[in-house]
Amino acid sequence: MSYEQLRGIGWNPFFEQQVSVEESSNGLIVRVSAHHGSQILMLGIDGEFAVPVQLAESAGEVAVGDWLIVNAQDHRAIRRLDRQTLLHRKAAGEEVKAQLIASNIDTIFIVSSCNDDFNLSRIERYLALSLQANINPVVVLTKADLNDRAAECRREAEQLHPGLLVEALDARDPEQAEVLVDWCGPGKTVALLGSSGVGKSTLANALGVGGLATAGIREHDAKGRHTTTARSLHLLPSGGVLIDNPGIRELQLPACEEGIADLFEDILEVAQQCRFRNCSHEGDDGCAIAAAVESGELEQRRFTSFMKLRAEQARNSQSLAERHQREKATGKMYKSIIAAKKKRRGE
Ligand SMILES: Nc1nc2c(ncn2[C@@H]2O[C@H](COP(=O)(O)OP(=O)(O)OP(=O)(O)O)[C@@H](O)[C@H]2O)c(=O)[nH]1
Ligand SMILES: [Zn+2]
Repeated sequence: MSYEQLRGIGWNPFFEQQVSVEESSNGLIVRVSAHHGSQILMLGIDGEFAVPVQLAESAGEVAVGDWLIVNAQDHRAIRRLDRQTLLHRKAAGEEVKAQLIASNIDTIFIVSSCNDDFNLSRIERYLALSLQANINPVVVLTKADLNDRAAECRREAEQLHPGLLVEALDARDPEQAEVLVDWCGPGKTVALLGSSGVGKSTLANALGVGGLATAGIREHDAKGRHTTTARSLHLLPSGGVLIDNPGIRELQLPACEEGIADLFEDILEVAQQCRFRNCSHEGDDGCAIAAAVESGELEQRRFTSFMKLRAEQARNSQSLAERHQREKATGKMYKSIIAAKKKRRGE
């Protein structure tokens, strides 16, 4: 098998130096392109195939983006190559086991539109996340065509991190997306992070990925039905690979703790008058919010919306809290790195 061909699915010297001649001539080298619980998709130079999870994980848990050496006959995993990078999060609940999201991503495009929802602290959160995972961040400001503030947004974003690369563009225009092509060549793997609606799918299309959500291979399931299995790993015409899956999209949780506090400041103020500090505002004795709704001081619709958002927030809070903590730590590390750099430069 030729390593040169593997470069088209993200292979690089970091992986090559891990494999012996004997290993590569006896086994197949493949990349995990989707994880569907019971089935794992593997991509090799001869195409993509599905393998039952028990076989695929016989050498340990796998993540989308992993490189495996598998048995050429039954595709049983013999060994997983060391990962260059890994995105993971701790699973919610009691479980301490980390949830693997994707591995071996070289560059994260932090996508933000430079119109109304241009938000430096959100970009900063993604930046911290990328740096933490040792992945190269590049900020892509979309919708530059809709805003004459694009240049200004770009300058502001550039200031978030020394040497940070920021591109502003119309994501619908493949020609403009060519500024990103350096990160998307053979041997390279990229991912898109950003809130809903900023233009990630649009950008993926401009980079040459057709029908993000629908790409996949057709196969027969156990009952003989045709199913289409979505893959998370997409080949780019520029020679690189784009990883996109729900796990990565879920990393896009908007910062809502502060948002809710901002949005519902009036309600939170009334809540301070509730008799019990831990009032659930759901029929508790002495609930000031119930009283305010009753008297018409507080609109029922707003109250319902507040409760809904708050419940949603609570469901996410564990992972958010953890992330905040991690990001804080990264921020600190990041500050001390900058301070050290400044010191060296004598600033
Ligand atoms: N004018 C203009 N419109 C854009 C640009 N980028 C995206 N859009 C539009 O913005 C809308 C949302 O873009 P999507 O690509 O679906 O956003 P997304 O980030 O993939 O959103 P999710 O799938 O919800 O995560 C679409 O109608 C796009 O056509 C841009 O650079 N300029
Ligand atoms: Zn109350």
